[in-house]
Amino acid sequence: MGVEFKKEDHVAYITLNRPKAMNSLDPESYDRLINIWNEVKTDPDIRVSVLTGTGEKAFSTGTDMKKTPPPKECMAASYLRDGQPLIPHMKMWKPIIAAINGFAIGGGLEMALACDIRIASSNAKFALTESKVASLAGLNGTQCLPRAIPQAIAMKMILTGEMIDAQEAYRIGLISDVVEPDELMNLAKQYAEKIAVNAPLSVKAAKQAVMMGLDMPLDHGIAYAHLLWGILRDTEDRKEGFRAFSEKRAPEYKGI
Ligand SMILES: CC(C)(COP(=O)(O)OP(=O)(O)OC[C@H]1O[C@@H](n2cnc3c(N)ncnc32)[C@H](O)[C@@H]1OP(=O)(O)O)[C@@H](O)C(=O)NCCC(=O)NCCSC(=O)/C(=C/c1ccccc1)CC(=O)O
Repeated sequence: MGVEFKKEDHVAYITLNRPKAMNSLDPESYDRLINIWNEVKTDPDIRVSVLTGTGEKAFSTGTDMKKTPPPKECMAASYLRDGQPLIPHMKMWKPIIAAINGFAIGGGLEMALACDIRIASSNAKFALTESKVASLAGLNGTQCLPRAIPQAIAMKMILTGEMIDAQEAYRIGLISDVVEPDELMNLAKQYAEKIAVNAPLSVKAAKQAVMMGLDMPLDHGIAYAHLLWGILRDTEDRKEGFRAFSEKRAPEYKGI
C-alpha cells in the first residue's frame, strides 16, 4: 500500500510507503493520505500523529512526476470543488510530528512544513525544487518556508531549488533535532508519547493559540490565548491535573 496507517496508544503513525519511488505521492497515495488525515482529525482516540517514510533514503520527494497524469479538468473545477489538495486536510489542532528520514523535496518538504515538530535523520536533505520542474511550491511552500526560516534563505531555496542538508536545516531552525537514522523513530515516538499523555484539550488549545496567534497582532494573540485558557479552566482534566499533582501521582486525562 502507498501509505500505511496504524494507531498505538493514542498515537497515529502514517508512513509514506513507496520507497522505490522515494516515497513520492502518486494519485492513489494523495487520495489515501487525504482520507487518513480526515480519520486522524475525527477519531477521538488519536491525540497526536507521526508522519514518516519507509526506508532510510526519503521522507518524500513530493508529486510522483512519472505517475501523475495531466489533469482532465480545468483548475477552477477542481479548486472550487475540493479546495487545494492535501495540506488543508492536515490542518487540525492535534499536533503532527514529521520524522524526516531522508529527502524531503518539493511536496515532501511542503508536507513537513504542515507539521508542528520536524525532526530529521543526519542524512536528510531538504529542497523546494518545483521551479526546476516548471511548477510551483503551491501547496504551502512559498508561504510557510519564509515563515519557518529566515527569508533570505527561504528565497534562495525557492528560487534556486538548491538542497540543504540536515545540519544546515538544524542551524536555520527548519528542524528541531538531528539524530542518527536508526534513532529517528524512537525520538519521534518519545515526543509523540510525551504529547499523548498530556491533557488532549490543552494540547489542542496550545496549538490553536500558537497557530492563530501567529497571524494576529501581539495584544490580540494574548487576549485570544487568555480566552482559550478560560475555556480550559472548567474542564474535568484540569481538575484531574491539579488533583494528581497534589496526590503525587500521574494524571489520567480523558479529554473532557
Ligand atoms: C531526490 C533525488 C535528488 C534523489 O536522487 P538519487 O540519484 O539518489 O535517486 P534517483 O535515482 O533519482 O531516485 C530513485 C528512484 O526514485 C524515483 N523518484 C524520485 N523522486 C521521484 C518523484 N518525485 N517522482 C517520481 N519518481 C521519483 C526516480 O525516478 C528513481 O526511479 P528509477 O529511475 O529507479 O525508476 C531525485 O530523485 C530527485 O531529484 N527527485 C525529484 C524530486 C522533485 O523534484 N520533487 C518535486 C516534485 S513536484 C512537487 O512535489 C509538486 C507539489 C505540489 C505543489 C502544488 C500542488 C500540488 C503538488 C509540484 C507539482 O505537483 O506540480
